[in-house]
Amino acid sequence: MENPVENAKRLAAFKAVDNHVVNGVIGIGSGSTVVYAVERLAQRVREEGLEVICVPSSFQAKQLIIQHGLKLGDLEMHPELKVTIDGADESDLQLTLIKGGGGCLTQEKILASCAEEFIVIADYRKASENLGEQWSKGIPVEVIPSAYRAVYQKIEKTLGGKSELRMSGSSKAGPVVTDNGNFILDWNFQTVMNWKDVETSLNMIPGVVENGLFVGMARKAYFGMSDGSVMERTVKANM
Ligand SMILES: O=C(CO)[C@H](O)[C@H](O)COP(=O)(O)O
Repeated sequence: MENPVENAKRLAAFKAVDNHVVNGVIGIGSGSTVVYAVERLAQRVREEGLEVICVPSSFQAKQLIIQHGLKLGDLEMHPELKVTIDGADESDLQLTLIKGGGGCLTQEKILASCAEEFIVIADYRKASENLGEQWSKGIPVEVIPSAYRAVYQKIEKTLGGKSELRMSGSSKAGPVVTDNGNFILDWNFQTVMNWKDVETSLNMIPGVVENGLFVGMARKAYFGMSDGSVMERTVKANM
């Protein structure tokens, strides 16, 4: 594979699937890195007889599972997952994540919370010391459509920074609509903050469905590097 970023995604995804997936129910995140994780899962099912049921975090993930001929499940049938594997937009040294670049943050956080182990896979561009070093698009906040303006103002008043309503781009006029039928605000924070407090504050604003800060959820991340290696970051659980 020629492209160093795609190669890095693939390396991280393959290593995570090899190290963490055993027979059982697996949460499948969303985004371009997860595509490689599903590819590797399907390979292991074919070659090793691995038995997995895959619970998707999005329409995209569901399509991937179906296209690869993997068994599809849902949280209603399987509310407890062995492991969830997902990408990230940025990770700091404590594995505090910004997620939701693909707009699937709410289901992704649910799947992460239901898993015994939440494993992050990403390329080298996502590994930071502090949030905001690499990812400049802000923290995604999924909002009830009728409340977007009110939420926007409250975030600015309480936490500072600026928010933007995420727009669809050229293929559709108007805002991005999530798989849950909601809008997304991208909140550009001004400085490094206590992310657990920020995560809670955002979710306390009426109209907010969920936000893309994942604090204290991931214990292990795999970052594919440009030289073909995989950098691992591990954090201990808070007692
Ligand atoms: O949070 C996400 C989607 O909501 C993705 O995991 C995140 O955007 C990373 O995507 P990619 O693997 O394409 O870099």
